[in-house]
Amino acid sequence: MAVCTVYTTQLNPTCSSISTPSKSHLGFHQRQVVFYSTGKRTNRRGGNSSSSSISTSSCSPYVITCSAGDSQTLVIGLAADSGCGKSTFMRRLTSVFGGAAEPPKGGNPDSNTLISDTTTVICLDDYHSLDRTGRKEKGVTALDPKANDFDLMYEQVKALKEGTPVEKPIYNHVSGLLDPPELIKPPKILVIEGLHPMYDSRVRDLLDFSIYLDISNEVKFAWKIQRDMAERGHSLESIKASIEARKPDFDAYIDPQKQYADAVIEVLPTQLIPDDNEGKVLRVKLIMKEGVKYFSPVYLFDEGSTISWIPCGRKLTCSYPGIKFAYGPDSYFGNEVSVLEMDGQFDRLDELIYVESHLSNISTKFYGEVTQQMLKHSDFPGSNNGTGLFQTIVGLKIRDLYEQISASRAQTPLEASKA
Ligand SMILES: Nc1ncnc2c1ncn2[C@@H]1O[C@H](COP(=O)(O)OP(=O)(O)OP(=O)(O)O)[C@@H](O)[C@H]1O
Ligand SMILES: O=C(CO)[C@H](O)[C@H](O)COP(=O)(O)O
Repeated sequence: MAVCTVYTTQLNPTCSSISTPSKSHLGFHQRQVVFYSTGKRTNRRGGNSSSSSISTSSCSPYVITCSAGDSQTLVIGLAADSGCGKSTFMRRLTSVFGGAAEPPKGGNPDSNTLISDTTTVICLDDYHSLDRTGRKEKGVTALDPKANDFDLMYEQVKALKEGTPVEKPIYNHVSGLLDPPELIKPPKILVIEGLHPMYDSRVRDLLDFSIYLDISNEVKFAWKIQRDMAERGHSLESIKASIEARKPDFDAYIDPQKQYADAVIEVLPTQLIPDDNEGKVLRVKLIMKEGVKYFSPVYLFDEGSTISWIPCGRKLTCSYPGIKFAYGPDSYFGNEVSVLEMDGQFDRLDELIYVESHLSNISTKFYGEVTQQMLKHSDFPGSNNGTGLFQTIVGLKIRDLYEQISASRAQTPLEASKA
């Protein structure tokens, strides 16, 4: 995208405000302009240029530099099957940035989009090219790439990343129809969540960071039963049938995306209870790729060592079956990774601070921030186990990534101007 940066060491007293180039000059396209003036910086949408360097004649000494290919919108991909905790994760992530996430104001009440001050979360179901009837007629599931418009997904995610608003379609989960589109403006952080954020290589290449929620079949089944039977009145048989019907396409198109993820949260049955089939106590792994720019994997006690830790005792209350942590290096789809694992569940969330104090690289802004976030959302599913803990930590890592990238973008043109 064209980011236009105006530099000055001193605000020119003859200018009542910073003068911007005319819209026609810059080819008005809702692009971002970053202004630097006497230490203040403001972001504005409203100008764009393909030129590399222009001086404003009316208000020297401002120098405007527009760099194509630079970007202000950070794009995060979150992949998982339906009912695997994406919405819960999104609520934890937006909470880290502060402010509530809400559907677009005055828009379609069935919109899948969530907007907060910093973040816009769009659901990739909106790129279904076939509605419910269309899929039925063609005999394809929503997981099949044939039921999704990847060209449009790519064009729109690219446009948003480059600072251009888009008219995104809406897939209505209530009616099963494609509704009229909604306007999405470029946010600071765009999260694309759904079945296929890493499926199409063009979309994948737009991602600054990617996450895959890998819920094992046993756990997925337990969660589906809990939600669809208890909350939606589905029968056990129909839940089983729906999982079975989706499985071949899940294995073919969704699951392989985990090889591309920068972080994977893998949810497995516990190993603390022999032959457990209840799926209530969970063993959760946070698999973090090494060598990802602006992302330093979390570690327990000592970076790079292999650690096994049972924190139960004086400082952490644990009832049966207890809690076990593990950490160490590993390989995942041929990539070097660090893996942090937690098996079991917390009895008292306030005591999580004890565990937090033994974790490093968690990108907190103050001591106890992970515990504070977990306590704040103790009613969210997974708050007493590794799913909530690792989702919260990944949320903090994304904030850190955003801040590092923003800082590096703000610094680069300044350094260039000094050279
Ligand atoms: N960490 C968790 N621990 C236990 N249950 C969970 C957890 N995360 C999600 N669930 C269960 O799964 C259900 C779906 O969660 P959520 O709405 O976050 O998933 P989703 O991927 O956004 O679903 P969908 O795509 O169907 O909207 C929850 O209602 C809850 O029953
Ligand atoms: O896998 C899904 C992603 O959420 C949905 O099943 C898919 O979007 C189809 O929707 P519907 O259930 O409305 O037919």
